[in-house]
Amino acid sequence: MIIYADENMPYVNDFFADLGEVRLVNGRTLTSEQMSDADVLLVRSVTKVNQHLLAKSPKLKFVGTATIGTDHIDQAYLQQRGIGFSSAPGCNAQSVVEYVLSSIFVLCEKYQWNLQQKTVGVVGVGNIGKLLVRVLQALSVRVLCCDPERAATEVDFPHIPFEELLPQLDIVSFHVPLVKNGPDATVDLLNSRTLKRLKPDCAVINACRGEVTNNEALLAEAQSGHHRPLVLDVWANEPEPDLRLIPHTDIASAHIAGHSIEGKARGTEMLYQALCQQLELSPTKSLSQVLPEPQISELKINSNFRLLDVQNLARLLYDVRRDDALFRFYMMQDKKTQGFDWLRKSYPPRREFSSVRLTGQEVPEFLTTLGFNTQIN
Ligand SMILES: NC(=O)C1=CN([C@@H]2O[C@H](COP(=O)(O)OP(=O)(O)OC[C@H]3O[C@@H](n4cnc5c(N)ncnc54)[C@H](O)[C@@H]3O)[C@@H](O)[C@H]2O)C=CC1
Ligand SMILES: O=C(O)C(=O)[C@H](O)COP(=O)(O)O
Repeated sequence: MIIYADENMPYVNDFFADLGEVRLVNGRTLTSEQMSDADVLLVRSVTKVNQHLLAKSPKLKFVGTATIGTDHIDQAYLQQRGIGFSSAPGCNAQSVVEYVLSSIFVLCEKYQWNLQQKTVGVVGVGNIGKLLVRVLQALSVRVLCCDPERAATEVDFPHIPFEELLPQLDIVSFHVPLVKNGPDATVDLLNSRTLKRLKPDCAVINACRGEVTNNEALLAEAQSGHHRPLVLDVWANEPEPDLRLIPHTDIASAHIAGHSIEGKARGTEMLYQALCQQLELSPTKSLSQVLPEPQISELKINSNFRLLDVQNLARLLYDVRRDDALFRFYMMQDKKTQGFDWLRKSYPPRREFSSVRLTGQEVPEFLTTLGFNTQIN
């Protein structure tokens, strides 16, 4: 079996080498000619999987994307060809939540906000949004939700329609899939009109897909002299974002919110499990066999630990300013050699909160909700 896999898919050999010959490829530039003998194709979000790419691969029987988002996959075409498909729902949800949380902490420090007095709007309350709501509520933050699809099926879901929600917020964070058509389309959800419904100093965070927050509208607002706190991990026209927007952002990064070691490894593992299922094989590999020992694995929490100390603890594991600094430095230089895709490919290791065990006689419950491993002793 010939398995073509994106070269940026960690642990792909550990998981797949026993199932076939693994060939690593650049997912951005992959062509139909390159993969004509493929039985399996494993991609990330940068590969457009459609008739054009797959037309010359008659043997192909499985496509997997080690991502949550599936907007780059023509699933109807796969179905028509009888090609099995799997994505990796939720694989990097915790990683995205840690990115958003770190960004919110940076904004609070920069603008001297008291987070507990702010209202955060979460737009799209699926795997990521749900986790973010839980984490923010554990930190005693007021959260309002917008998710029309959930509202349509869950009677108790506390949905606030998007346009009604916007004026009530101090921070809005987007966690919707990229949907181009239909009544709940998400392209340009935040546009020049809806942007005006936000309070002038309401922060905008986008760590879902660049097209959800219209980049031209954000730029036009900023160029008109209005500074709005802005966190962008995703951009229109990746990997060539509009560089004019960067100076107007508080945090800018190269679509890496989900790039924790655990998040990426979980994606690979989920595809391995899905392919094993299609091949009717029992999986023999698991995440715990491949994850490296974290640099910090245990910390003691004392009884005087308070909610306000969470920021310092979280920063020990991940500070988004690291990624912002890398992005600003390299995107503003010769982007032909060290641009967007290089930043993603050479992403420095980052561990999730779960990699650290917090011990103590009384470890506050909110630390478990945040995702830390806790142990009372
Ligand atoms: N920056 C990054 O590195 C990453 C970005 N993502 C992006 O985040 C998106 C969300 O991820 P998950 O929460 O795991 O997806 P999910 O599918 O679990 O949840 C998405 C939620 O959005 C809701 N939704 C759909 N249309 C909506 C609309 N018009 N308004 C409000 N809500 C709407 C859905 O009902 C669903 O509950 C992914 O589709 C992906 O594009 C995901 C992982 C990493
Ligand atoms: O899971 C998703 O959806 C994402 O956007 C990924 O976290 C980031 O995409 P790739 O690293 O797979 O390009």
